[in-house]
Amino acid sequence: MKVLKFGGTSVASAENIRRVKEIVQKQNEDVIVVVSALGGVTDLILQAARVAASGTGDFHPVLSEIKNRHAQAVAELFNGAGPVVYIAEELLDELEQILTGITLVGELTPKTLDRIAGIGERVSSHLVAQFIPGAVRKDSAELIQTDSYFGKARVDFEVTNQKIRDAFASFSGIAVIPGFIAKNVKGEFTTLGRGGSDYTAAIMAAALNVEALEIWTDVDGFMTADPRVISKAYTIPELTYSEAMELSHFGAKVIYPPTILPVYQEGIPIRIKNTFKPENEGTLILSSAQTPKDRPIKGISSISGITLLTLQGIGMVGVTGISMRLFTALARVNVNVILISQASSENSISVAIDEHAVEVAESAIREEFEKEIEMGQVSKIDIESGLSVVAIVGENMKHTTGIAGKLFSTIGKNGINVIAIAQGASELNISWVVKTSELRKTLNVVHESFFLSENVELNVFLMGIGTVGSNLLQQMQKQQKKLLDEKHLKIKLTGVANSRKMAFLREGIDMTTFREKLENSEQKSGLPGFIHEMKEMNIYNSVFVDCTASDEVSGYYKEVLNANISVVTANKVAASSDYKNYLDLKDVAKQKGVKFLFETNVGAGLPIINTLNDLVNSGDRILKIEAVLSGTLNFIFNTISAKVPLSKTILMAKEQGYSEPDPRVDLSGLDVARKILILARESGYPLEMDDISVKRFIPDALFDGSLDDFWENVKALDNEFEENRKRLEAENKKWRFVARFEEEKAQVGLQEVDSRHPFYDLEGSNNLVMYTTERYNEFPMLIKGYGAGASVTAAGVFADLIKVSNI
Ligand SMILES: NC(=O)C1=CN([C@@H]2O[C@H](COP(=O)(O)OP(=O)(O)OC[C@H]3O[C@@H](n4cnc5c(N)ncnc54)[C@H](OP(=O)(O)O)[C@@H]3O)[C@@H](O)[C@H]2O)C=CC1
Ligand SMILES: N[C@@H](CC=O)C(=O)O
Repeated sequence: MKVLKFGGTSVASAENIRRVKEIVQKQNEDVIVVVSALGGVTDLILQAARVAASGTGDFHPVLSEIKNRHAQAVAELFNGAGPVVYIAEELLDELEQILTGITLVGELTPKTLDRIAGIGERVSSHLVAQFIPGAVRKDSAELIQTDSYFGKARVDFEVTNQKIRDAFASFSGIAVIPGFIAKNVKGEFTTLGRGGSDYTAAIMAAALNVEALEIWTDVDGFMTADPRVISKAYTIPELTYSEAMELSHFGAKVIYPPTILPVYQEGIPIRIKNTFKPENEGTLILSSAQTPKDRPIKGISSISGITLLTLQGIGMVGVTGISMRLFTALARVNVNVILISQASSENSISVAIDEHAVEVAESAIREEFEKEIEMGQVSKIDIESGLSVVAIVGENMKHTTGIAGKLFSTIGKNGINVIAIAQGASELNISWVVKTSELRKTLNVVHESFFLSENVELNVFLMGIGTVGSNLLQQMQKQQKKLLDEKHLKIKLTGVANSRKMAFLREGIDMTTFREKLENSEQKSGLPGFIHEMKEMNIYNSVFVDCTASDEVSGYYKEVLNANISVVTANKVAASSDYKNYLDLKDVAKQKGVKFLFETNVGAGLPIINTLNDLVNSGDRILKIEAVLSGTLNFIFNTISAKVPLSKTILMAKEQGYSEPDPRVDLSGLDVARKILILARESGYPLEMDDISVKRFIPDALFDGSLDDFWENVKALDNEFEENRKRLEAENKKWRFVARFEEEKAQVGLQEVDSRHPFYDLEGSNNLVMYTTERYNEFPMLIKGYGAGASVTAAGVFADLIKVSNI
């Protein structure tokens, strides 16, 4: 024999009751079907009762709604005819009479409330019993005997078990019984409290020692986390009774915890099934459940609307009985304590309680500790609201080291502050308190780290979709699937902006249609707005990617890093800003456990900074750097000819994506000065921009005025450059714009090199860096290749991005 319990949603309508019938008829054994009231009906009854008792309103509209709900079900299931019509009418008339009585006396006692609260179950059990051919209805109120603690009556198991066993002694077939209701010894109706129908089912199952209890509901069972928050949450196949109890206690509303007790004592398995997807396996709850070895955590639960109440004072240290008095005071006023945390110094005790109970709890504590407060032994009662308790649950945690370490380091790295922690010695759960505003992020981070560790998610907020930014998106889009399949890295574009518009999408913006998304966005671009939105979205593993050349954007890095968001940037402004800012950014990133990466600041996608870091970190010392670091200038000097004048080469460099958005930054030597400054700093020398000597090869006057003026005026240099070029050609020399760093001094400037010089043959927009170090001394280390251009730069940014994920 089995007991099947169907909740309110499972019997909410005629259509759903048909599903119930199908499920019941598919059983190959005797079944007891326990039903709740039609979904929402119990709440309506309670609402009508409150309206009636208040004496200020009319309960009839609510009653009509209750009657209509049932009339509709009866009409659809029985064509509005048959004995069930009269039974339902009779029970609902009874409800009306009692509501009228409540209105007349203007009072609603718990006893009266219990008299009517279960009418929904009484009606629904008749409907279901009549609708399933061959089913008989039995009345649980006549089987379950309780005390007279109306609202949450306690079961007299001795009497109850006997009555149930007698009633089912020679039973076979299908029995339908109402959940939630019982009677006291005087024959008065009582109810079993919240989740009472689950409890009815468990009582029946335990009394008859059935083979299994099935709880049919509207979810697929216990999930690894709340699926409304974690889209990737999945059903947990098996749980132990204790794990199920813990998950339920911390907010998983799949089963009412006391339900578990009677069946747990008898070792009867509970299966949670979805009425609407009966083909799914659901969750099986039993004494010892299977847990994959690499998954010591079974699930994550959370409860919001929590307030943390902290009793604090040095007078509490070493004094016995403080905790006892605190908890007794709270128990006296019926306040349920959800989590307790006490430091070993005994200087404070914190309790997490429902936020609605704060006032009553605080005054009970003040009353209890009145004397200590007066004498200053208890200095204060601290109240912190807007909190949530989160718990990870799993029996196998106690056999596994490092869970807490992994948990709190993941949470910390994502900038989530843990306010209080509790872990019982049973190690069945670790629970902690966070701000509710951080709850979603907390759940995501923890779920990702314990359940989906094979997939790391990276949430990209991209500023700048010009030459480099748009190429980066193309590469990400192309590589997305491969990274997911082979590296388990899921890259999402969660925010994007140019100088005019910005757009955000938590689930990820389609990288092929991001331009349309941006054009259609109603959000005007703005740095403070972008950063605010990014912080508000509060997504774990977020990266801010700067593909602009803007100093305004780079001015926000510190704020971004401080929000535990990594920064990946192609923009050279920050790393070449004043030394203190450069150091600060590195320090903040380190402190916050996030990354600040700018490999593309020098040599685009070439591994110039990473190599330097490796050399320095492994104990080498940089003695000299000689380099060609401007793709634009090298391209210009390799392209200029009798047919292609200087002004044309500059335009070509811009068109081919080598130059800065404003090419004067390249031509003035500023871009190269920034690069050698960054390399000097990464080598460990605290240089400032003023320490770099820059020798310009273009008259200063060309850098004044607008960009349009520049394009117009630069043509005037063409003849002079052509003259010089001819001379150079005759001497078999080439122009190279060279950066040099040695003995803590750096300079950049134009050089004429002959064919013996290593820079002579440097083609196109290539860069070349020579590191002379203590180890690479006689023969310096050379790094050479494309030093500018959309695809190589985007690839460098992409590589930095991937580094953030630590895959
Ligand atoms: N090109 C290369 O080879 C290399 C470039 N870099 C660096 O990459 C960066 C980008 O260069 P590139 O792609 O060529 O530049 P582009 O001019 O092509 O693109 C710049 C992008 O930034 C956006 N933008 C500018 N200011 C802001 C702002 N305040 N807020 C939001 N968006 C803004 C622009 O928007 P809008 O279009 O609306 O103006 C545009 O989308 C530069 O810092 C450059 O130094 C680094 C290494 C190599
Ligand atoms: N404008 C730069 C691009 C790379 O940093 C260059 O030309 O080198």
